Amino acid sequence: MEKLVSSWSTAGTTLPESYIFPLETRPGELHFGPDGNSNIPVIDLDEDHNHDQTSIIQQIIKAGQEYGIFQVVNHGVSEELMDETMKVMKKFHEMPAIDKARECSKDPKMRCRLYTSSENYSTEELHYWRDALVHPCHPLEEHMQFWPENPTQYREIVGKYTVEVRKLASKILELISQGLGVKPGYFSGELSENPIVLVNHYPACPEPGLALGIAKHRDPSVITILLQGDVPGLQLSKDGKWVVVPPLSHAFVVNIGYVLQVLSNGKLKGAEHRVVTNSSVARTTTSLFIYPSNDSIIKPETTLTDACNPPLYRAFQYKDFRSYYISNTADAEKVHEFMDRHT
Ligand SMILES: O=C(O)CCC(=O)C(=O)O
Ligand SMILES: [Fe+2]
Repeated sequence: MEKLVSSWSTAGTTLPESYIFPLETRPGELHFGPDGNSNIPVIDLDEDHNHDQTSIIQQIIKAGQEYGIFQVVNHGVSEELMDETMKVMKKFHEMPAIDKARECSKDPKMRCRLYTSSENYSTEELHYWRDALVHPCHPLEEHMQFWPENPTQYREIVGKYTVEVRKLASKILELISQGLGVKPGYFSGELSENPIVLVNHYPACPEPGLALGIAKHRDPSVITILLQGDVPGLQLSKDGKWVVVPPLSHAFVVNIGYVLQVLSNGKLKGAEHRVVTNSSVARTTTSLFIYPSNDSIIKPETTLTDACNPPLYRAFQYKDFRSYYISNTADAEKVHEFMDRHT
């Protein structure tokens, strides 16, 4: 396997050329709103705090239309479980490279795996300052046997975490289905059958102004639930400018993905985001992607289209979209060529 960034980088390393991005894509200037922050909505999911369910639904739909990303608080996942998950995931990435490789080599189908930079390391011109562990999480009994056994509590803690975060994702998707006016349970079943956990690790970087943790992209999911911990690094592209998604203690970041964009016929939009690094501290985050089953057909929900609102996207099989997305390195223009309905 390619060498993990965490196995060779140290505070004094000079940045290898293959990690230096051209001026246009390097992290540049950041922009803030008039009150000094990025104004990304923070939604309180507790009905007792937030009037009633209708108001929560309206806030989610508005955030999905205007930003494609929002944060949620009072979401029902225990803070202790979030802290323990973050701790065990950090511990995993702190292990020697040889131990991490051993812990990730048990899955004959290689769905639990460790990689560095991106899924396209061998073909990409430039590399990203990131190591990643990825594995499916549902059904738990089927996949957990291939997860790392070290750190010793990894399976137990991450198992509990994925159950709780999947419940949260279902709750948010149920609110979205009400907001869109589609039938209850619309997103359960095959549209959310294949949830995947990604544990990102961005070591401290000697030249954060020249490197990227992840290039700009929209997620290929229905939605993504991200725990970003307390180190900033996630940025959203808003009106042509990069703004910070501020770490909020014990909040989750919710990203709308391309699949929901297509299903909602563009009513909700995927958020374009990227990750930058910093020179002082490593950053560990975890995304839980809600993916459809490979065979499901993705197309605008028919009840959301009519003569005045024609379908903007074509129907496609999810697995075709996914492999196209990966081999075209998430390039937004190419992805649109794939999904847009050409009349
Ligand atoms: O690490 C982060 O803050 C975001 C990660 C991300 O965008 C992803 O995993 O798709
Ligand atoms: Fe992402």
